[in-house]
Amino acid sequence: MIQAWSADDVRAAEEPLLAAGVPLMQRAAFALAAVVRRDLARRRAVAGPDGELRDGSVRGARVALLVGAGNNGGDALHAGAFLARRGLAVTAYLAASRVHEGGLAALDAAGGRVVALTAADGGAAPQPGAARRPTVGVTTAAAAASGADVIIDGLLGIGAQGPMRGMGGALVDELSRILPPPGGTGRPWVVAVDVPSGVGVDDGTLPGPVLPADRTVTFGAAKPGLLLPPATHLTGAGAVIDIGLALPPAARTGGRPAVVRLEDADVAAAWPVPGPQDHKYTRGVVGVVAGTTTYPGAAVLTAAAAVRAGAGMVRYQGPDDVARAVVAARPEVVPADGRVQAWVLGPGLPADGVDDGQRGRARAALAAASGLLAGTQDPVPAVVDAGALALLDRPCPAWVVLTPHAGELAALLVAHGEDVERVGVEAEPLRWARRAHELTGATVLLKGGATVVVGPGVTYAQADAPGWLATAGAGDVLAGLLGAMLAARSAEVVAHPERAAAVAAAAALVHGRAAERATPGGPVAALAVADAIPGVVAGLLAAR
Ligand SMILES: NC(=O)C1=CN([C@@H]2O[C@H](COP(=O)(O)OP(=O)(O)OC[C@H]3O[C@@H](n4cnc5c(N)ncnc54)[C@H](O)[C@@H]3O)[C@@H](O)[C@H]2O)[C@@H](O)CC1
Ligand SMILES: Nc1ncnc2c1ncn2[C@@H]1O[C@H](COP(=O)(O)OP(=O)(O)O)[C@@H](O)[C@H]1O
Ligand SMILES: [K+]
Repeated sequence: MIQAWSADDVRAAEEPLLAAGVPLMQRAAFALAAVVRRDLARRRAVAGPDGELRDGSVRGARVALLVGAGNNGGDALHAGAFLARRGLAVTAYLAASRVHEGGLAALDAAGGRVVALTAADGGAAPQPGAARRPTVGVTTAAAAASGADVIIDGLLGIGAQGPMRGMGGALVDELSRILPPPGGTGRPWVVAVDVPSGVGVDDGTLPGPVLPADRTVTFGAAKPGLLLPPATHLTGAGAVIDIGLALPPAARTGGRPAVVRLEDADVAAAWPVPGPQDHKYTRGVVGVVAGTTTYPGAAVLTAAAAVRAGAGMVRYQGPDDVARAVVAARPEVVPADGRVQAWVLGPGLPADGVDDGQRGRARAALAAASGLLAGTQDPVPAVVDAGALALLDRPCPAWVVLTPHAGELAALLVAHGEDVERVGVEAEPLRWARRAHELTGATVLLKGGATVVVGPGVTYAQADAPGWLATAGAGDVLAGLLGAMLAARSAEVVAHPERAAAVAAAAALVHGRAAERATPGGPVAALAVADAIPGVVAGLLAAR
């Protein structure tokens, strides 16, 4: 599991070490330089006589340091000094009139080149540090940096406030315009120091210009913005450097990480493996209210995913025609009422219009799941998706999991009095998923290129899926998969509702892995994603 700690928590953890004179910046910069050298050597790998690839030489490689006003720039300067001593050609572009003095002195002593950025070539020189420096206009600097082998982005770290301003912002704007995208040919390797400069460190927003990184080297612990969309898509490969911070720090956030990302091992460890005492009812029965005669496919996909995810039994409720289609596709499904350990409500149910009685069935199931029908049935977890999201007219327990995409979340929020559109949700997914959790009480799984899950006191962010998963019906598969996972842990999740979020995050991971497994490297159909679930689960279990 990757735990991300807020900027405040990281600062709180740094304080006692800095007060004790621990050289945190030296540690950070040395590790940063080591990662840069290793990445470069691998990019310059050459085949040996035996045909094996060997790391190439990094001597003479050109390094462009983008240096901002704070300690993030200090990290970059010190790393640049290490690299210059190893024979790399280092040029620092100073984006502020004052930069970290120790770092600047170290780079000077190591023989690095230092220039100050101005708006245009020939501009008036600012006074960076003590010495007067040659100047270069932003456009010229960007052109020069784009020809380097490595760009080290040390413009802003956890001290960033709002959109990146000044020379740094102008430089990043220009670089974003002229650099090929990550993975493109002719692009220097871009290494972000701590975070890609200018991202919302605690919320993953993109308030202004940000240079997409090929690698982010972060210190002490991951930061929330590295895991959360939309910023998570700009971080490239990761590397968390241990600089000796003791996290969790003093209980500012209750000793909890701000955001967690589950990894394969976490999901494998929690996956219920049936033993000799188990039978279909202990494994969990999933009740599905999905599909209408207009949208029968959603019912098939939801039920198929629940079967594939190992539900003990799947019961289907809906119009006869749809039930026939479901049973034809998955003969394991029982088209009859009965007790269930988790519900999946709403896939293929339109928000309004003809519903073949499905809205009434979903409403009744939601009330039962929430524990509002006292004496009839114990409460059980429920997945509320698509058209069933419009049925939320009272507070829910957190064992009810909403699975909207951004458009559906915006509609839900508007129905609860907020003024937001789809693009607003996409720009600030954490904020709006949190708001929906506050307003409804439910656990909220917000779908998208990365998935954010918010439950009571916990936030998860998963980015496990290839873009090919963005296809109609993929959400129905997630709903069925999550339903089966909740059914398997029904009593536990009702007793500890905050755990619903971890189950939802695990479902997002398995869903993403299933898409990865199902895609031939090209388009993938939703049913193929459902069919890939058993192989993914087997792979996870084999590795534990
Ligand atoms: N405290 C330490 O000794 C350590 C700090 N570390 C590094 O230091 C970073 C944090 O350093 P700082 O607190 O100095 O913060 P930053 O390096 O993020 O810089 C903050 C400064 O940038 C300017 N600034 C803020 N927002 C801006 C904006 N939107 N546009 C333009 N300029 C803006 C302000 O002058 C502010 O003082 C970390 O991210 C990490 O890279 C590491 O070296 C580990 C040790
Ligand atoms: N760009 C993307 N990359 C990876 N996964 C994506 C992307 N866009 C969407 N997804 C995932 O695909 C699924 C789409 O679900 P949804 O929008 O509900 O479609 P539908 O309602 O047609 O089933 C979600 O699980 C979502 O997280
Ligand atoms: K940075």
